[in-house]
Amino acid sequence: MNSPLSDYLSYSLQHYTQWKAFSGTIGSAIAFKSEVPGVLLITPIAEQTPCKRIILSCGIHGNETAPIEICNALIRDIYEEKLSCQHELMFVFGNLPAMQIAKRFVDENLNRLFDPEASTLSGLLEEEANQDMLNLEEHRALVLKHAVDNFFSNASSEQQLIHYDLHTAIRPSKNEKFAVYPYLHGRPYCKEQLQFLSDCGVNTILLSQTPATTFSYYSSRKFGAHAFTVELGKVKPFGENDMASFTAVTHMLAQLIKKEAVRISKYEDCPLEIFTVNQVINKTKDDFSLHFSDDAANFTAFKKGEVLASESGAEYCAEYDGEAIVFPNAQVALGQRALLTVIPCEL
Ligand SMILES: O=C(O)CCC(=O)N[C@@H](CCC(=O)O)C(=O)O
Ligand SMILES: [Zn+2]
Repeated sequence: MNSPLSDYLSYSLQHYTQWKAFSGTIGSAIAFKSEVPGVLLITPIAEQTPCKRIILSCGIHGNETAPIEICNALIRDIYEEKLSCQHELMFVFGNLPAMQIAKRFVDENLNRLFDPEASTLSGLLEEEANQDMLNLEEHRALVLKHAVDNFFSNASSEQQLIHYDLHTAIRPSKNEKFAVYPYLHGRPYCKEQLQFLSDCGVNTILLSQTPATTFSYYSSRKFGAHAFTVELGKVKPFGENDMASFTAVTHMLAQLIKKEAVRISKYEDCPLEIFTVNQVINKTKDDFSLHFSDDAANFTAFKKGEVLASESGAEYCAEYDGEAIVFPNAQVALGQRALLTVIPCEL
């Protein structure tokens, strides 16, 4: 029988309902274990503590397949010893049941359930009564938060903590690859991280200005990790992604995994475009509608005063010339973000 690591994605999709924890070694240099479905730990067997703990997560939205295929290929390369591993790694395949049905989610958006202030697994799941009350994504968020807590809270104080939560966007984007930098509550931005992302082909960065309940915000806020939501292109079904457009990101992630220190371009040489989030527009009424076409791309800019969206009792307008739209989606649940607007800024 093939090892689960030769195609961890297929193995996880096939076995997630009756998961049996497994562990093992690859040669004499790497140990691995997977105690819960879709969460794989890879640890170098070495006397010295590795200098980084890295989470690569994908499929938090089940239909965002390119990052899932990238992570699966990295795992296969590690298993086949084509890719060595210098650091402690955790791969997360977020929403396996949603992947099965090729949907963003089953019951609700998993990437709105990572509130760092909310109860944790030990507090909630221990009480059986609570388990029956949780929907699929609520349960999964608790499992994933628990996995992240274990992984990051056991790190040594010298280890750098990194979390790249890899996604693809629903709409096409004028700036095809971009990253959301979670709100840092006054912590400094890390230019080296932006240099790394730029070398991945991710040259557009959105600086969030408010707390969120996303996976990357969770790692950033709770553990001070260098954490980003990274958008790598547009949603496509499994097998339909143009893998050539991910050469740079795949190469840089492999470098990150195998090198003690990755060579990155100088900040001045990175063609970065930085935006700050100006408005977070939530849908609060059923009649919420967007005032631009369904195929308007992310980063389409508007003039000051143009109406971007409306709902009973409210009209949402561009506040600046050149204010651009990101992640517009009128179909979100009430109370959730239906649109971000961004304006260019300097870091
Ligand atoms: O294209 C879209 O509308 C959504 C793509 C996506 O899943 N984006 C993430 C961004 C998370 C963040 O703001 O850090 C999401 O909406 O969860
Ligand atoms: Zn997503």
